[in-house]
Amino acid sequence: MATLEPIAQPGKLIVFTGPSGVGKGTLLRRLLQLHPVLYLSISATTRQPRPHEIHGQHYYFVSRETFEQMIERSELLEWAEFAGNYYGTPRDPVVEAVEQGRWVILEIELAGARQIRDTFPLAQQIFVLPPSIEELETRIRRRAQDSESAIARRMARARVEIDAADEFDFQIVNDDLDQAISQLETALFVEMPAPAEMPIKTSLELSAEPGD
Ligand SMILES: Nc1nc2c(ncn2[C@@H]2O[C@H](COP(=O)(O)OP(=O)(O)O)[C@@H](O)[C@H]2O)c(=O)[nH]1
Ligand SMILES: Nc1ncnc2c1ncn2[C@@H]1O[C@H](COP(=O)(O)OP(=O)(O)O)[C@@H](O)[C@H]1O
Repeated sequence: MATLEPIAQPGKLIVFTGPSGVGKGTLLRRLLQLHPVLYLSISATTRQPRPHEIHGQHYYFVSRETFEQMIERSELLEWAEFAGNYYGTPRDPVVEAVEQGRWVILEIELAGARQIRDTFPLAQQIFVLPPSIEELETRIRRRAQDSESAIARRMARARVEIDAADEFDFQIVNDDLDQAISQLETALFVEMPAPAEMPIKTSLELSAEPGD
């Protein structure tokens, strides 16, 4: 009896962006529990860990010197400065997960999303909106993880990010959590365009070529 090789599913790259405090982490935790095909990329950051955050699980917490070395060595798929810290996506784990046919989610801010839009036009881009600016500030304060100055910087940046929401393929309003999850599932599993002619892996490899 010939063994049937599983048909390798093409991997996908999905960008998931939204202002600080909108509920990205909450939505993704729920989504990953529901859909094991999804793989959440673990970023590197120079931000200090929050009390519950674990190195290698929530982020790779690194020094600015280490982060700048990662940039020099082209180890990052994209990176940006946000509210006074570096954030970036390590390239190799993403390439490996895409090659395994996983749907790789990059939870990244606007500047990173724009870089990915340039280098991987096939990536699906989703923006999470708050019901209102007031509710956003309520949530970030209720989370009680950021200093007053951090909240002020993040709220200022939020207005710039929200103004750019229309650049994204999908906009999800995270008001009722269950409804937002359902909208996300529709965006990911129902409305995702068929993979175009260039396999995502090729574009990931192409992006690793040294700049001109
Ligand atoms: N460009 C980029 N942004 C990232 C990356 N990892 C996280 N971010 C974004 O950086 C911003 C700040 O993240 P964080 O400090 O965890 O705050 P939070 O959004 O309030 O949870 C958020 O918009 C994240 O989506 C990354 O690897 N690259
Ligand atoms: N739909 C929602 N309604 C009310 N509060 C929410 C909702 N989604 C998330 N929250 C709360 O808002 C705060 C910020 O959520 P979080 O997932 O940390 O946001 P982000 O990852 O985008 O910074 C948390 O306290 C979370 O429990």
